[in-house]
Amino acid sequence: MKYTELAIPDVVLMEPNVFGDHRGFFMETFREDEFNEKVRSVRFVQDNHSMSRKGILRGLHYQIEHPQGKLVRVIQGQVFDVAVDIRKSSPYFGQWVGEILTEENNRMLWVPPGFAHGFYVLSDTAQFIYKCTDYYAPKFERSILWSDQTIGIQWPGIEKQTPVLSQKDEQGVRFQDAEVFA
Ligand SMILES: Cc1cn([C@H]2C[C@H](O)[C@@H](COP(=O)(O)OP(=O)(O)O[C@H]3O[C@@H](C)C(=O)[C@@H](O)[C@H]3O)O2)c(=O)[nH]c1=O
Repeated sequence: MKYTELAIPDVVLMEPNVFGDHRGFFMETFREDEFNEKVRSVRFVQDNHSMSRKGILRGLHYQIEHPQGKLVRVIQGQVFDVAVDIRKSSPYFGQWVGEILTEENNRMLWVPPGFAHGFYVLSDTAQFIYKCTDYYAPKFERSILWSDQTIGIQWPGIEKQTPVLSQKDEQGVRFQDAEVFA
């Protein structure tokens, strides 16, 4: 596994070694020992799987209490995945990083606790799976508007098409009004 810090160094791009043979392929997708050494010590307690159609945008989500670190990847299709640093004490507060994750590039993104997270589906459908360091806590769930001007995420492909959102995400708040981490 190759671990690369992104422009916000706490966000880590992970690229597995893929062993292909006549049967197909094999890859390790998570190792606690390596992750602890190269990224940080974590305990994942929940795994999630979602499927979304083209043009769907999920995000930007976080839990203001019980914040979740997320190790995300795409097992079918293609998405643009984004992490926004919403830790007030961080030199990267309000900044974002984004990566295209696909079933072909096998890339994974480590989105630490303290970040808002979202993704936009570029393929006909996309199946997205992720491990979380804390449990789902709907009471503390918050959503920041994907299109917030202050954050200024450049979502590829979105100029041509307005994204489809959940009702909750349509009511996402602006960054300046969002509850953030200390
Ligand atoms: C996230 C989640 C949802 N649900 C339920 C609640 C609801 O009825 C249904 C769909 O929930 P949502 O609309 O919140 O799903 P979704 O918009 O996919 O939410 C997810 O978005 C991405 C971007 C993230 O980063 C995740 O942490 C999570 O917030 O699934 C759970 O039971 N457990 C969970 O952990």
